[in-house]
Amino acid sequence: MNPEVSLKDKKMIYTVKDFNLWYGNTHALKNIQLDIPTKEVTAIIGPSGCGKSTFIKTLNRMVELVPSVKMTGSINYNEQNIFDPRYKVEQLRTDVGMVFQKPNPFPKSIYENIAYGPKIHGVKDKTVLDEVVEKSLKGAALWDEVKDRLKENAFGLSGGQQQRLCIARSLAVEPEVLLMDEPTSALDPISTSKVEDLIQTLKKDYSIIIVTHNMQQAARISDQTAFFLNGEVVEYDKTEIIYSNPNDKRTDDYISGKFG
Ligand SMILES: Nc1ncnc2c1ncn2[C@@H]1O[C@H](COP(=O)(O)OP(=O)(O)OP(=O)(O)O)[C@@H](O)[C@H]1O
Repeated sequence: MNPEVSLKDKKMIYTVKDFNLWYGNTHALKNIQLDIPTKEVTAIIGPSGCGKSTFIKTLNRMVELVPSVKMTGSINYNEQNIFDPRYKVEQLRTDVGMVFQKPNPFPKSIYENIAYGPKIHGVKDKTVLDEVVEKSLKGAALWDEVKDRLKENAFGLSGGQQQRLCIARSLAVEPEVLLMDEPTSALDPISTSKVEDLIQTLKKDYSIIIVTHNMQQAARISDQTAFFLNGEVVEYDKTEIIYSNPNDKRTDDYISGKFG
């Protein structure tokens, strides 16, 4: 990141304004204002239940699958309000990939896990599919480990490999954004470090928003960090500021492990 450019002067992929979300009577997100820069890593941190997952599931409108959800305010993605009735949610879900806490490959071969998305989008040509599979697996730093076993079931991979397979599966439909909800919390330290290295490589081409409970991880890999507490954004700034000189005492207390 160029330290000369302040957060507000960057090109934004998302602009969140006056955003509120309720599950029934639970006010889960309160008056969120957050601008998320393009092609950088933005970390969302905060204690359990503060709204981190809800927030990232809002960015691809997945949260609406919960029937009791009500929302107010706006979220612009590439300057278009994703809640506009004319907005095409299918396109949003193609542009914005998601990787979950636990690797969730399909019960299919490694190859089919990757080819599935492009096939649904109408790609039939075997040569093209082969290329997409290779490119996506290379993009997720998994190709060398699996290139000789593409026909084998994905469940035969280690947990860390399965998570990189899920990242490759997201890449196969050419997204712009990757939402990651605690992507390494089920992984051992070596796999975690591989996924963290991968995130650093991927941010050249993708905007990445990552929820993490691991504060060292946010400090290592993110350009900016938002600290959520009780559904509010307490503080949002460049990661080095959040970790070295936060403005709000609650951020300081959380970072220094006094609660959470
Ligand atoms: N499907 C749901 N129905 C009702 N309430 C929900 C639902 N999902 C989340 N909530 C509530 O919304 C609030 C925020 O939850 P959320 O899962 O977004 O927090 P979180 O910060 O991601 O927590 P964690 O770190 O434990 O995953 C909590 O009070 C939670 O109980």
